[in-house]
Amino acid sequence: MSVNIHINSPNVKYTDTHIEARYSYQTTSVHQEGNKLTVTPRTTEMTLHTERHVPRLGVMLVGWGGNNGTTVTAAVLANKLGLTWRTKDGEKKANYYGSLLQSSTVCLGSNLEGEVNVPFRDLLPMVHPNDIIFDGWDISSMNLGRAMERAQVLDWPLQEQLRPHMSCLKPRPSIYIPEFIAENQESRADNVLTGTMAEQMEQIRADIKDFKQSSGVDKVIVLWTANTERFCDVIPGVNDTAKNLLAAILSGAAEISPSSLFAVASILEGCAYINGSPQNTFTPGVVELAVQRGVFIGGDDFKSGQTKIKSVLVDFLVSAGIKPTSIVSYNHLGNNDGKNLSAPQQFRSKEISKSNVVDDMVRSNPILYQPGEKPDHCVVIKYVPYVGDSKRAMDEYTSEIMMGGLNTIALHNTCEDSLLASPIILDLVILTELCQRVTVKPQGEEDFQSFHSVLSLLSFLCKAPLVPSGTPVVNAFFRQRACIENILRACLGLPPQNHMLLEHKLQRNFLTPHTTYSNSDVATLKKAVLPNGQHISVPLTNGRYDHERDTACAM
Ligand SMILES: NC(=O)c1ccc[n+]([C@@H]2O[C@H](COP(=O)([O-])OP(=O)(O)OC[C@H]3O[C@@H](n4cnc5c(N)ncnc54)[C@H](O)[C@@H]3O)[C@@H](O)[C@H]2O)c1
Ligand SMILES: O=P([O-])([O-])O[C@@H]1[C@@H](O)[C@H](O)[C@@H](O)[C@H](O)[C@@H]1O
Repeated sequence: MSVNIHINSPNVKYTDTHIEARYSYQTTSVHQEGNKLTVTPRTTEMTLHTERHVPRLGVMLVGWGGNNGTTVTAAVLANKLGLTWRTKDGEKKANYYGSLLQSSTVCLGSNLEGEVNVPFRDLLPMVHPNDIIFDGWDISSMNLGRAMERAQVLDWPLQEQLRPHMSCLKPRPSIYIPEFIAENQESRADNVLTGTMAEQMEQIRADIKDFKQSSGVDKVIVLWTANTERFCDVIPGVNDTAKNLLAAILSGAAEISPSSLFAVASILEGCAYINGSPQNTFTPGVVELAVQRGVFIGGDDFKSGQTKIKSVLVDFLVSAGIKPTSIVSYNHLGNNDGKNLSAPQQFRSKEISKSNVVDDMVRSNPILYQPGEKPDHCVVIKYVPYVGDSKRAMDEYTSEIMMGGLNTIALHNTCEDSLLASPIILDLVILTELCQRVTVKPQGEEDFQSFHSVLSLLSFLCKAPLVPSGTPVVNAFFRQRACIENILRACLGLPPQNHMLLEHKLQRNFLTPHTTYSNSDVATLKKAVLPNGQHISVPLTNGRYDHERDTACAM
């Protein structure tokens, strides 16, 4: 189901190359003196331009031979080929469930029958996942056909159909610095680059150029879905500024991780770089380099399952005036990610990204929480080889309710971790590519500007959202989703979705004057029967709804 949206507004112009939208951005500033708050609504007129041409997109995955890398590649191929396969539960068909853009909808507005909900992806011109070309690197030389089998994620009958298409895909040799990932990963590392740190980083740049040239794609986005690294220290003179970082790479300084080297290579090639893992790839030097070069970076750590639910459940509890006081999140899994996370330093990276997700919601309610007060929050991850990619997550949320009452919610959640992460990888790269085609000119400014290099719009898809320095971190699921929806609506000159439905809450249902009904609308209206059994008489003048006559009728 796809729809073709045309905005009927004097504020929106379609040229051959752009959608040009005039938009009134409304905010509210609050000045506090003691317990007196002075609230001032503000409107900033702005123009948003969105390029209409959708480019051919290449995505280079670091860790391409892993569970996520093979699964997302297989899923795109299966959808592109329209594959179906038999299982004990019957026939299955390739789909993109779990993707915000491909499998969720937004309410565009309403017609006579009510709300009109359209696929998220139809709001603006954007890359279709079927058209993405994949390439990438892995420290394991296994081709993607065998790596898909090693991952044990997809049904065998599907793997058999995909294997001819996957076996010809071979990960490029990668940068491997053993101390950054678990020692238990060493047995996989038979596909690694040699040479100095600078030579290896230059090889990654050469790989990106080679892929772009050989595949014919218009643009490349690089995404890290390799193993979780330990955090690296931020060292003045090494990775604290862009200049120091580039010099440190030339000198082969320690404390520069493979993921940071990939980020630098991508940025120098003008390619957006996204971090799907929890480590601090984006040291201040990497961020500064991205800003200097006007290249997007985003992350950290795909928000796929247990944490995604947490960002909904805690938002529900706190927004309902209920006080979570203890959150325990346990999970075990048996894939290679779980094996890598069984090492303390790698687990610590994941524990950090999984633990900070409630902070914004807790801070939003000083009725429930004193300054600095937080729920007890415990994260446990265990490696149990037998369960493979099928992660078992068990959560217990204990909350205080009225008059000393307690409420305990226990959850059990089993799913293939990689089938949760794969659609998120697609949303990350497609949203990033779309944002590369959007520019904004606030009133009073001469030039259009793009989004900040730190693409915080991706927060919805990440456990530990990377945001521009000094800006708020939002983890609450529906606020993050609304942010994406309303920015895309702004590119169409449409107001934010406010869910007020005021037209249905007053004594008389008002409709904006000059509503033009199509013949089918009028036919629908005439068929409609009121509660008193009468038909609606629609006052039309020249086929257009006549508000004035209708008001007269209602008197
Ligand atoms: N639901 C999820 O699967 C999920 C959710 C959030 C985050 N993540 C993160 O995504 C990453 C990948 O998860 P996965 O399940 O695919 O793990 P995986 O272990 O199956 O895949 C990781 C791949 O990276 C490769 N690798 C390791 N170091 C590398 C390097 N320096 N260069 C290139 N390749 C390298 C490994 O050989 C392996 O093939 C992990 O960091 C994980 O924490 C996964
Ligand atoms: O996204 P989420 O389900 O909260 O977190 C997941 C963890 O629970 C899991 O142990 C880990 O292997 C995955 O990489 C992912 O990070």
